[in-house]
Amino acid sequence: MDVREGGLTVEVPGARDGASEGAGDDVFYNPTQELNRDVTVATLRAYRERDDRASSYLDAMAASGIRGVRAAAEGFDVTCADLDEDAVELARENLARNGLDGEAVHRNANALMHESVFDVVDLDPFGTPVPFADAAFASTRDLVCVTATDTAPLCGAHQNSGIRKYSTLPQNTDYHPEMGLRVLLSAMVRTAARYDKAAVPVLSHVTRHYARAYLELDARATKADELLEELGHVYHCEDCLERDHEFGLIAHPPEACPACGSSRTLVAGPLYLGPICEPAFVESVREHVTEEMGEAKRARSMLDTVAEEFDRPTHYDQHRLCKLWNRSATGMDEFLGELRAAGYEATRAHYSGTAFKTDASIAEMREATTDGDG
Ligand SMILES: C[S@@+](CC[C@H](N)C(=O)[O-])C[C@H]1O[C@@H](n2cnc3c(N)ncnc32)[C@H](O)[C@@H]1O
Repeated sequence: MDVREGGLTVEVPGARDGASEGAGDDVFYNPTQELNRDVTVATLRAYRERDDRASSYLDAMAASGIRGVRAAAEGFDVTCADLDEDAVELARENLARNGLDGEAVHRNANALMHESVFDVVDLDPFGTPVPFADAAFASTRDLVCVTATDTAPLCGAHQNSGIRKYSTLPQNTDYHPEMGLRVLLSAMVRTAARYDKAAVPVLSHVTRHYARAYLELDARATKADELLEELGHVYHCEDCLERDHEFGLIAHPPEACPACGSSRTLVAGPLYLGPICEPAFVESVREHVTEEMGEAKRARSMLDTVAEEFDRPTHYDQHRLCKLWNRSATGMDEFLGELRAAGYEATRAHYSGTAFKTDASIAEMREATTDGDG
């Protein structure tokens, strides 16, 4: 079946609901990842403005080649790789039918990345990208784009799996999408550091059931060291939901929660606690979202929120807090306005419609805001 995305037409395996998640012999295609791909194209455009030398792009797990085709249409010198021969053939046909240059190769992405160097590498695997991260950071010059769909291990819901995959301790909290993102970024920053490179997140987001990060590489060991200083731990009170964080590789959990005295404190880390994006770059990505993109509206809205998000390692959920306080929720604008009027920083966070960031403590938030029932 043909699908149109970003003004291009590609053939993908036809399935009843339009998705073919690699089941059976079908080549993988997931229409719900269109937002991810639209943001990727806008990021490639913005990145090219920042670094006009970036020209080669590896779609390392290409499936139908839809990402590679879209990157080729932006003028990138594209290689689509996949382990599945049918996928490679489909990617080759999709490049050709759009009149685009580029090659499709039947290769294990790890072997290919060990042999060749690319300016931009895009990892879009089933589940975790960790098995591909070493080769990607070793072989990429400028930008590594990475998707992770294994949200349960990342956010601590499947904690042992998260520890095994990401070599860090995730915890299942009320800010689980951000926990997942910061576990992923921690693992990516530490992996790049093995090659004396800093992998600086210039844009990251969590949407639906995946985390996505764009990491700009700086091949100076001193920069890798500086980025490692952004790793640290989050301490989370299971009773009052108060949380604290501390930079550094050694954890110093408090004996009792300073806010409520509970001893039920979870420690998560080492997590990446630094900025998840470069706001000016995200604004530039937003400017490069264009009307032919099917998810333009959602992409702009998400990017606006990411760019404006107050830089703190964890977010809160208004509904969760109101439940804790036995209160009715108010509109988000009203709630955030009350926090700001009381002198605190407060912004929405892109993780959900009721997610927000602030520098107020939970007790301060309770004091500064009103019950929705008046
Ligand atoms: C999630 S799909 C990729 C989806 C695609 N990027 C898109 O946007 O529609 C993952 C793909 O990775 C391929 N794959 C799995 N292991 C691989 C490996 N070691 N090297 C290259 N491709 C691999 C699978 O055959 C599958 O086509």
